[in-house]
Amino acid sequence: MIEAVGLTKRYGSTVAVNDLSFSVKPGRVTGFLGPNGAGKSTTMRMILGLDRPSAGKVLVDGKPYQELKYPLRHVGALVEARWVHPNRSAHAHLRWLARSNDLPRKRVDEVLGMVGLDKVAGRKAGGFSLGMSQRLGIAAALLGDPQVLLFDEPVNGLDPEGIHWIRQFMQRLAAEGRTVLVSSHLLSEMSLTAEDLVVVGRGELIAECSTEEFVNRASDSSVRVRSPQAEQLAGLLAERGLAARTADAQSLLVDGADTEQVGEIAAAGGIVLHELAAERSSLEEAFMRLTGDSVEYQTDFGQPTDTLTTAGK
Ligand SMILES: Nc1ncnc2c1ncn2[C@@H]1O[C@H](COP(=O)(O)OP(=O)(O)OP(=O)(O)O)[C@@H](O)[C@H]1O
Repeated sequence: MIEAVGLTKRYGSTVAVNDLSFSVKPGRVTGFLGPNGAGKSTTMRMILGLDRPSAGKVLVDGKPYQELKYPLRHVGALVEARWVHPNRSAHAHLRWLARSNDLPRKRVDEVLGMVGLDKVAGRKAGGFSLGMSQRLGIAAALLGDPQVLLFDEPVNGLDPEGIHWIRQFMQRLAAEGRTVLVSSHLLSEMSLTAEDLVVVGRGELIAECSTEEFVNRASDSSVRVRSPQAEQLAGLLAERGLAARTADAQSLLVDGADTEQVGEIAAAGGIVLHELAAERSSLEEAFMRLTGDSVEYQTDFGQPTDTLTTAGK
């Protein structure tokens, strides 16, 4: 279990993380989703005790990282895969880690087997592909058999096979009852990997909900309608609680509506239509809209947005 309460990190005048509160439950993969610069790495560093919060706190199994007696037995992390000494073998690297953390040596062979590196354990890590380095990083994270695991953008740069392997492996760890938090800037990737999401934008919490809920919201379709009476139609739509954006002089985009609704409202108002079509923005576009605009709005006006703020549910 990971719990953040009012977590804040400032670097000079930059607010990297702003009053972030969320919890990550065991037994499932939780995606930590946000565009580049949203504060994901900073938050992960604070979970791992590598950075101190300016305010608030984050707890792993009920304690701040610094208070865990044997941290590696509580939390393991894959943050930067290629930090292994290039001339050291995978086995030697893990032996060194196990020794310096008071962990039994036999655990080294166990974790090498778990990630499928047992056959190449004697090879120098400097010659490993990115996929193999990732596996070694995961083996290191698992050495202390921790209940909490963090993965920072683990699929970046991997080939499809490597991506598939990591996804499955994270799901297996969660199925064993562990808490798995994985960061990504891609909603499409998270929709395939994570059951729950913590979504951040510019350091602030945007949503804490199931992936299904967020994807449904993000992939909301809109309707494009073209009419010589566009302005009049926008008024009629507004009376029915439907917001229309102006696309050009004669076209409107109506969010959260279907073509039947818009067509019927137009017909009832005697409005001539020249075009009526459903539009679906890509998942990533919609996600950028949710994370970008809503946070800007929050910052500028200091009020919650009307986007998916199921935070703190
Ligand atoms: N050590 C630091 N000093 C100054 N500013 C920092 C530092 N670390 C992060 N920041 C700033 O804090 C903000 C959040 O960065 P962070 O790396 O946590 O975001 P992120 O969501 O992990 O993005 P990315 O995926 O690009 O790493 C950014 O504006 C970044 O420039």
